[in-house]
Amino acid sequence: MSILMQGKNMSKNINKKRILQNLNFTFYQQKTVAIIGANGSGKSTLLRILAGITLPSSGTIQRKHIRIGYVPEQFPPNIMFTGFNYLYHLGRIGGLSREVAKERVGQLFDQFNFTAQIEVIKYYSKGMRQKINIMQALLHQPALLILDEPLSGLDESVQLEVESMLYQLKQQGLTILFTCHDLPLVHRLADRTVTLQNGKLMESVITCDHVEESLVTIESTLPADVSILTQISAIYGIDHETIHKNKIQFTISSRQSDEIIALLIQSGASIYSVWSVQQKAFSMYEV
Ligand SMILES: Nc1ncnc2c1ncn2[C@@H]1O[C@H](COP(=O)(O)OP(=O)(O)OP(=O)(O)O)[C@@H](O)[C@H]1O
Repeated sequence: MSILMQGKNMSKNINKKRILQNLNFTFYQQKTVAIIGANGSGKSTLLRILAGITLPSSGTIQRKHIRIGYVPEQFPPNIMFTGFNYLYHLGRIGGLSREVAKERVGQLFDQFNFTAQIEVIKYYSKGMRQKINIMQALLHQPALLILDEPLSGLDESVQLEVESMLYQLKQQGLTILFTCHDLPLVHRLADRTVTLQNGKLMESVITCDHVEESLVTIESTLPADVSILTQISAIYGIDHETIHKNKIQFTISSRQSDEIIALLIQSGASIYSVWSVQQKAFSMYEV
């Protein structure tokens, strides 16, 4: 699993107020990470730093040289271009030839099931504007897509459409970072969830009244490459338990079990047993 971005002791002050405080994080390629937290906890500020739009006040952030697409929470409301022309011109400004820009916008329209409109964006519905917002971020085929509250203010049918598009993009191997207040969505889409609280970043496991979660316990030998244990802890926010010298155990969400078993085997561990733990819930987290 290759590292995409790493932050060390990263802080951000705005108007002398500390918004983010000594954050340390590692994000991996082809993983979908949800950043959750209360209103005003600094999620958008963090996303803007990750997208390279603003700089941290102190600390470092290292990222691979990749294209990043950014979907802001607020899309400009008064754009007087049609969706097609808007994306076409953004493509041209970004260096695409006329033909390639036209073709790329056509591809995105197909992918998003979007029919070209005569009206300008200003008169689009919120759902249509949000589709244009996401398409502009995908125009230059980024390796990382960052979305700030992608479902906010959309009606349920558009939410479902956007969620299914994000799911397809994830399946195609795109790395996705997003903020969201909708915990069931976070649960369905994210491989990993981190919480911003009091300016600090913490790993978390999502549960809520709407989400049925089952747990699985995996017992294995100690892997030959023990560094995988630190990686699993960083990615999934769980630590192993040592049963005895050469036997370890993880209790994790069932939807993560395949990935963790694969990682353990690749790192030279043998799996002794896997069993499900019924009727047990993760600790509640309230946004
Ligand atoms: N340009 C700015 N000027 C002054 N304060 C700002 C600015 N941008 C952000 N802040 C402050 O920083 C804090 C974090 O804001 P941010 O928008 O990052 O939080 P958030 O977690 O995304 O909130 P929400 O969930 O409401 O979108 C807030 O207290 C906000 O008022």
